Amino acid sequence: MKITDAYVIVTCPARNFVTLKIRTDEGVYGIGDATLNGRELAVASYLTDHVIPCLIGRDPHDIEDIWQYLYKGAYWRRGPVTMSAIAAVDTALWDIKAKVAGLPLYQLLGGKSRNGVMVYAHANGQTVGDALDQVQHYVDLGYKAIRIQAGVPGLKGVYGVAKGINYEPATRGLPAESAWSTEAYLDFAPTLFAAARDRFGWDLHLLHDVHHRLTPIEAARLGKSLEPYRLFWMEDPTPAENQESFRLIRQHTTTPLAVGEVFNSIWDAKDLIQNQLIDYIRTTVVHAGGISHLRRIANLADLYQIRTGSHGATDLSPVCMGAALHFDLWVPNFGIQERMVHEDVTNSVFPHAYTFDQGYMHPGEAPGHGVDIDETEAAKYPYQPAYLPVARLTDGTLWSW
Ligand SMILES: O=C(O)C(=O)C[C@H](O)[C@H](O)CO
Ligand SMILES: [Mg+2]
Repeated sequence: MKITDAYVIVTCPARNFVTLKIRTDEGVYGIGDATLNGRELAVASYLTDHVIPCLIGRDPHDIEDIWQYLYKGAYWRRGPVTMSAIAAVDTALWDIKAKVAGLPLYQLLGGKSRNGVMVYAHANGQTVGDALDQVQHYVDLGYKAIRIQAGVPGLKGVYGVAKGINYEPATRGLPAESAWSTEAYLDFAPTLFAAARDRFGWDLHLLHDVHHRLTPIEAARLGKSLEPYRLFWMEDPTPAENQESFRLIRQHTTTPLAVGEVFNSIWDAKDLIQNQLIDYIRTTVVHAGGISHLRRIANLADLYQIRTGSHGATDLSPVCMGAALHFDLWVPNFGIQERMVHEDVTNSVFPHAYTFDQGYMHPGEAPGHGVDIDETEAAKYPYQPAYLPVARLTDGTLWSW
């Protein structure tokens, strides 16, 4: 079997997505997500100009060799652009292999380890009351786990709080600016979760994303102050370039820690995992080198009883979600999967086999990863430049968004 051609499809049904399609001489094709929010065209070019020429004529079954060729062969290793491009190739090749076998992808990974994949929803609101009303909405839909974000009194445009119904951080035009005050946030956050436990009791997993904004000692304080509300996790409490900094947080709190949505390789997570400084690893199929590399990260994490909790915001396309659900159904040390529901127009471009029922998702039984792209529909939605916001402290200092 040979790869005959491959191309990149950039489309904007509600938001931008980059998809790689690989075709073979036997008529079977595979697709992979290559979306990197706010930097989409860099990955599209990396694939079109540098990767695709190296794929033509290769046997698509040689997934591992092609992965190593693209990783070691570039000489320039790692980084979100490189690893998203490799991920797209890897996902498309697993799709092809599973289609040829006539099996859903999870069967090739080793079969199912559970009946369904627990997912968490996003509840948010400008006020505590609005946020908790959204929690109720997701409880009514059957979700067992819900992330809560709310506006901080006195701050405009806080991360995770939607202007409309669904939260979408990327905006058209140049990056939007939001304000941040750690002092206001640290005083406010525990009151949000006290109110949530008060209203919903204890039979619900609650999650929260700090989105890289605290110093380690501030994160330690937040973790301690959230302990009474028994969070499933506190996510990205501090930027994780310095993996060692999590030791300080860990020394002070038993609130479980989740990190890794911006990581792109096992090396970003190695110290955090081996020193047991986190509880959940959030690396994804699309940004961390595809299924082949995610499997390595999960296997390392398993040695230390660290579980997976993959990123699943709307900027990860349905193709990533489909692949992730196959991975989640198999991976022995599964924890949870994030789910932000895509718009109907997005789903019309990406028909898929995955389903949701009472808080659990299933990848479906279609051969491959079960997600396709309708290229005629995709062509109706041309690329729209958009950026993620930046954050500044109230005195104007640029901060981590
Ligand atoms: O879903 C999350 O946990 C996020 O932090 C979402 C990110 O801000 C988003 O995916 C960035 O593109
Ligand atoms: Mg996050």
